[in-house]
Amino acid sequence: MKMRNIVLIGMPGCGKTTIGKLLAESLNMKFCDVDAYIQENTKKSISEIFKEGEAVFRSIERKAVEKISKEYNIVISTGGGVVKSFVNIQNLKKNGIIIFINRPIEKIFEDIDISTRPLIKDRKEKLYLLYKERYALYKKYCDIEVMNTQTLKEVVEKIINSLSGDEKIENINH
Ligand SMILES: Nc1ncnc2c1ncn2[C@@H]1O[C@H](COP(=O)(O)OP(=O)(O)O)[C@@H](O)[C@H]1O
Ligand SMILES: O=C(O)C1=C[C@@H](OP(=O)(O)O)[C@@H](O)[C@H](O)C1
Ligand SMILES: [Mg+2]
Repeated sequence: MKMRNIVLIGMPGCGKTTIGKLLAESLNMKFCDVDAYIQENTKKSISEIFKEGEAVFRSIERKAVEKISKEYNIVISTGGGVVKSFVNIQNLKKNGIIIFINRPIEKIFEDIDISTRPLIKDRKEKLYLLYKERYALYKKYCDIEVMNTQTLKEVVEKIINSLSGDEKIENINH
């Protein structure tokens, strides 16, 4: 059966990669992290790609999102900047339900590893700028918003409960 993808969006460091993996395990779905997919396919780290310019990364990201969005039954963890391109959202929405992982910026600030995030590696405070730029986009493009203020296990349960009845049954019983 072809089932909708579950797509996680949100700020860098909000927990998309970590939660996506756990969610996929719980729902017995495949998992794809867009950044990991890009790194595997280009054989370069995200930081190396960013050295060629953000535009280069965004172009690779768009192509990756287009490709991954054609699949079904996957939990997709996006990179925080995926909302910068409306084409990405159109592609992700075709087969997917979009979930905004909303983690308070102060909490993100506490435990984010900036060394692997080139946009903020020189200045952690840049997170606040990104938050200002993007918060409205995450809100606008999501189908469901889930606060990430509990344990990871609790947040995963909350996401599963927030899926509509039919979807939950489809996703759990596939
Ligand atoms: N609810 C939570 N409890 C504990 N740690 C969390 C929680 N949510 C996120 N984290 C931590 O935040 C960090 C960033 O998570 P990550 O999955 O890499 O975020 P993203 O993919 O959104 O950038 C990780 O160390 C992760 O374990
Ligand atoms: O916010 C962004 O623009 C980015 C977030 C990163 O992913 P995470 O959101 O998983 O940190 C990664 O895609 C890249 O460094 C750009
Ligand atoms: Mg990530």
